[in-house]
Amino acid sequence: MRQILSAKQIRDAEQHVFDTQPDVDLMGRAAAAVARIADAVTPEGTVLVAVGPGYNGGDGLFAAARLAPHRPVLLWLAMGKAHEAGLEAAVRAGAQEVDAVGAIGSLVDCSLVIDAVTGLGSRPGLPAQVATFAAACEDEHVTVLSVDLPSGLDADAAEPHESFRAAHTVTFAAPKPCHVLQPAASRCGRLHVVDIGLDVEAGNLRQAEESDVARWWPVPHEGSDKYSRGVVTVDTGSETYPGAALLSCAGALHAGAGMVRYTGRAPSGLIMSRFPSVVIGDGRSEATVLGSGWGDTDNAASRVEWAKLHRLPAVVDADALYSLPNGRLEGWLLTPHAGELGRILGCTRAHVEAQPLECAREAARHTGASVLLKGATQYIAEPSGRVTIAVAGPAWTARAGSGDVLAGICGALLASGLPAWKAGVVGASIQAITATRHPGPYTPDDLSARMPQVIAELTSEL
Ligand SMILES: NC(=O)C1=CN([C@@H]2O[C@H](COP(=O)(O)OP(=O)(O)OC[C@H]3O[C@@H](n4cnc5c(N)ncnc54)[C@H](O)[C@@H]3O)[C@@H](O)[C@H]2O)[C@@H](O)CC1
Ligand SMILES: [K+]
Repeated sequence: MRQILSAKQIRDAEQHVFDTQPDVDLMGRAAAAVARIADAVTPEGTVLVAVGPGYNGGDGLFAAARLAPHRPVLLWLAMGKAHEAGLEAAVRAGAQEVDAVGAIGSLVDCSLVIDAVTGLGSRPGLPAQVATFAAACEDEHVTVLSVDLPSGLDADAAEPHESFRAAHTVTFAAPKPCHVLQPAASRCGRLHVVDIGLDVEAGNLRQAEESDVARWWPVPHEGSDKYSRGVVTVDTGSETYPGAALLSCAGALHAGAGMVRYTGRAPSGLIMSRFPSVVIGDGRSEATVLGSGWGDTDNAASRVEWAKLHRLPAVVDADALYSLPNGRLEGWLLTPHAGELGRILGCTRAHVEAQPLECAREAARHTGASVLLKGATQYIAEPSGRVTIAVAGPAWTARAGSGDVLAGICGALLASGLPAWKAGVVGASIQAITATRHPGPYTPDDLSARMPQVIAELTSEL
């Protein structure tokens, strides 16, 4: 699990080092890492360093001082001012200063631009002259290595603002929200996280990794039977949308449910013709999946209430999200996309997309359920306020039906005994990992059929 830290958490950790180990040269360590990665990304050719007025610029200048002895280095002081000791070191090592016109003019001959304009102290957006330079880097297709974060981003936020578009970003101690939240993350390129000796504490935002999914996967053991592995009751689909029933059953079966019972309104013959192991009708079960493909139904509230009365942990998807029963929904997992979450919270989809963490947290706090907010980045918020980001996957899964499969996967995991937040994290992650290992326009049911092989590979890698 990777901790994602806010700018404040990093600054506090830095301050702790300054207070307790005043001799430690954090900037020297950061600059050494920047120079090493610059050489690894482009081993030769001219490096142009765009330098801002603060410590981020200082990192760039001390990196320039390390690079200048073995390759041409140009410096552009993008805002006039620069870290004095850093500038002195870079110039002493042979770096040449250029002005704004010279910086843009030299781009055709540069193999790398190091963006050291602003970092943690960045106010969103760029001054006009820097924005022009950042756009010129994109037009000339110059490789950009950003120090800490692409200048112009807000370290703690998902918005892309006006910012550099980096091919590589080197950051220190831990990723910040802008490195993992879309669309800002797409401006960071490949992320290199470098340990510079900061002691950072776990916060309430983290990102799951493949190894977590492997570790948490409910692998059956010799004493397992269909009941101990978990029976999931699937109440999805309708006469209008029978496909949703097939998709959520596919998700539950391919995620390894001990048994799938189907109680929805889609024709049972259709379910049986595709999945003969599904049992039609009600009975003992450990979890339920509700809502995918219900469409407009006049009994949504009573079908959701049924799960509450039976104390059955539920995955609540799609139309069922608008019929949540009163009271705390402990152990439940809600799986809205941004539009659905907006409707639940009484705000717009755009607001949810701009503030995904806050909105997912608010819904979890308000309902007592865990909330899996689906989208390009998938967030699982717990009522405590802790948010885990699922393993990221390719955009191939962004198509109709993926959510129905995901609800089924999460239902199987919930039935196996995973707590709701973990079922959400593992479910969203396994779908992403499968899509990464099988890239291409697979239909959601085809992709779900490839999941068992990926689960076997993952869990055997332990
Ligand atoms: N404190 C330390 O010793 C360390 C700091 N580190 C580096 O220091 C950075 C943080 O340094 P700072 O706190 O000096 O902050 P920054 O260097 O990110 O930027 C601060 C300066 O940029 C200006 N600025 C910010 N956004 C602007 C905008 N949109 N338009 C115009 N001017 C803008 C501010 O007014 C301020 O003068 C980190 O990102 C990291 O790169 C690393 O060297 C590790 C150690
Ligand atoms: K930067």
